[in-house]
Amino acid sequence: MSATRIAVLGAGSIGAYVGGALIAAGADVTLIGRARMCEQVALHGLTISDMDGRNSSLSAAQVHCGEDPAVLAGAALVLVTVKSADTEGVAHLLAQYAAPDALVVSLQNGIGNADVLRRALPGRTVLAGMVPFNVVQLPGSRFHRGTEGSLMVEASPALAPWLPMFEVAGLPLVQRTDFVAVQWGKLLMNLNNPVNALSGLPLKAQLSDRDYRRCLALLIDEALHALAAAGIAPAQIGKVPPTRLSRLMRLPNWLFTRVAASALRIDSEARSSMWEDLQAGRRTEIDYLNGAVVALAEKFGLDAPANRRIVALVHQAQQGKDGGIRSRDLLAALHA
Ligand SMILES: NC(=O)C1=CN([C@@H]2O[C@H](COP(=O)(O)OP(=O)(O)OC[C@H]3O[C@@H](n4cnc5c(N)ncnc54)[C@H](OP(=O)(O)O)[C@@H]3O)[C@@H](O)[C@H]2O)C=CC1
Ligand SMILES: CC(C)(CO)C(=O)C(=O)O
Repeated sequence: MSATRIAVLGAGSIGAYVGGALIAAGADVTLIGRARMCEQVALHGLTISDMDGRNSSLSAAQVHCGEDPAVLAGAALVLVTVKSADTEGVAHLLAQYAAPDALVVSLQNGIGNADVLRRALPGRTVLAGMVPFNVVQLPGSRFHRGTEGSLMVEASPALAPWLPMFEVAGLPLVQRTDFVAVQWGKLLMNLNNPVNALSGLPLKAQLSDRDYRRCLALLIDEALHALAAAGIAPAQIGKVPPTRLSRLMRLPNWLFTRVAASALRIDSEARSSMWEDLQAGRRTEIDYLNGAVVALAEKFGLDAPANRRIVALVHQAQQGKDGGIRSRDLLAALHA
């Protein structure tokens, strides 16, 4: 397979994991990231690991990492892996530097990122993608995938040349024609991001607590209500159909552990990307996730009070207030 130049725009958890897997598969990849990230790579190389025993170590010499967006000019494929608030900014970089015929794929959460890119890049091929699995950044430049699932991308003939490389990298691209449904299906899973971030716990420990799961169930029910009003049927992303998610979350612990053992394989190290943002003192994606549910509900004359309240709680936590909320207190706050 001939090497082809791929740029990963936003080398963080997802960018380093996907980029690293592609490099390990023989692809010619450049990571575009912050100086602190590239310094770590220069020091330790890059290690990609997963819950199924994958452990690929790349030396610093194997990983091209830099801050200069001008390298976009040589890329035939650009994977956008910045957080949602940075999409507008990288869209301008793409307009300035990327080749007009480069394929741009957004591997981001939320429902509007590909549209932001499309607006800034008229006439270019921009596809929405979806990453179902979790990646956590660990010391020593190690990026660990802690949950399961396949990458999904909007179906397009432009993907054909890239499919074999992603297959070899262990990240087969599943093409979908129902991408709005896919994005909302993923967003239902992301409604747990603020619950996880505010709990301060790893995902597995947080989901083992019934009151945190009840919080998530409230958030999901409101989202399903708004989606029904909008006539959107969210796609099933994991092993549980969207309509059964909140019932599953409300089960008592003894039953949840049994049912979820097969439905939710989660590594004990896995945490949500929003937890990483709060820890790093960065702006979170709350407005693009639970905030999108509030906006959709309002558009159809509905209210989504639990989502509205958790958006406010995360805004407070971003100011350094109210980290580590106990499950009982969070449930009471969402019911208030
Ligand atoms: N982490 C996860 O497990 C998952 C994440 N996702 C989604 O994937 C997307 C990426 O998330 P994640 O990988 O966690 O994000 P990260 O914050 O780990 O990585 C993004 C990186 O891009 C950097 N960046 C921002 N703007 C630029 C720029 N102009 N040039 C170079 N680098 C830039 C950021 O730097 P800085 O911090 O300085 O802004 C950051 O280091 C999000 O939409 C997220 O919701 C989806 C599934 C799982
Ligand atoms: C995979 C998942 C749902 C993990 O919480 C995620 O998308 C995130 O952390 O942003």
